[in-house]
Amino acid sequence: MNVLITGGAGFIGSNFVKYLSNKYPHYRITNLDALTYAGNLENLKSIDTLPNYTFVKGNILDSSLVDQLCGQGIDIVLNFAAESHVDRSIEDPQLFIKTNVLGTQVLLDSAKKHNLRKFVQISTDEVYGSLGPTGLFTEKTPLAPNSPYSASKAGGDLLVRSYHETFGMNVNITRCSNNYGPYQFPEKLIPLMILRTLTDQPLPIYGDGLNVRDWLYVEDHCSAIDLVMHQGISGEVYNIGGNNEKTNLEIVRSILQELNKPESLINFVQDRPGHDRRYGIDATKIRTELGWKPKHHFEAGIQATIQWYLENRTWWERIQSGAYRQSTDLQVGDII
Ligand SMILES: Cc1cn([C@H]2C[C@H](O)[C@@H](COP(=O)(O)OP(=O)(O)O[C@H]3O[C@H](C)C(=O)[C@H](O)[C@H]3O)O2)c(=O)[nH]c1=O
Repeated sequence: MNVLITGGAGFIGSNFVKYLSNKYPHYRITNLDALTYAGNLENLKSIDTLPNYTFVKGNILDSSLVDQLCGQGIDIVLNFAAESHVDRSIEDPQLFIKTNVLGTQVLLDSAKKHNLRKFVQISTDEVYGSLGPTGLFTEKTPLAPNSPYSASKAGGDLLVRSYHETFGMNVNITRCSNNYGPYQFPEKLIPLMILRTLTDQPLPIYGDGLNVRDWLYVEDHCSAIDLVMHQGISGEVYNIGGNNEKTNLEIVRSILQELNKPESLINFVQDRPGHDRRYGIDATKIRTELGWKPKHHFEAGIQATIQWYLENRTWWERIQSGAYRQSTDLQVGDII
């Protein structure tokens, strides 16, 4: 199997590249990543010398590069590449449209041209919008995105669907709830709060802190994608979620407790515009049809995550200082 993974230097992508290369050492993996602020080769150090693994620096919007890669015997594309931070999408929506919509279209066109066996779009539950106090998102929930980020992901998903309906392409879309775990960029709630707690900085909680997210340990997301890429039925969407809903306040309190720090660090700040109140995933379809089951309970997962950030403080320091990036000094199209 010859796999092209886009965005494989980011948080979920890099965890998945390592998961796949450990589980299927005979697969050939090409990782195409633009190395924006959120992607870093530091995340892949443990596998970067493996003979079946190749890194290519480049953007999914670069159609000639994408075409060159897809033309080299790729069987399957997994599209993890995305601008993913809601707050940034409020500042700069266009960047999100370019990467998440146009970038997806570039990949789809190339996959179609080279008649690839499969295309898997890694998406998000945010495309469904926001829930009230009850109910869950199923695969049949209408798309109702509320932020430029989620609208751009919904746009990408609809393009993927259209290439299945129009051109008969073998596609799957996965929609996962909030992930946490090692290597997550500290702009997202959990790593941001861990690192700020460790340095006794105030913890900014938007609004009343009662917004609810359904948290899943990143490795469980990887195992779900593994099943979908191998067994997903063409044209199907699969929701992925841990059935583990927590308010943001609960999350922050559990981090404070774990690190023995006072609640006085909590700092309520102005709410995020368009802030979705609650996400909750119904993952019955992937559980019953593909036999997926998450392995990590939240309590163990959050402890492992905090431990990882404690032991890898220098990971963040090196990324912030740009040390690792400068030492690699890659140009677009460079292959290592
Ligand atoms: C960064 C930050 C966040 N928050 C709140 C806002 C949300 O209610 C919650 C999680 O925020 P975060 O930005 O980490 O994640 P979401 O906006 O839920 O979106 C995330 O999960 C989905 C599935 C994706 O698809 C996104 O790519 C991913 O970023 O914490 C705060 O209260 N303070 C903060 O400083």
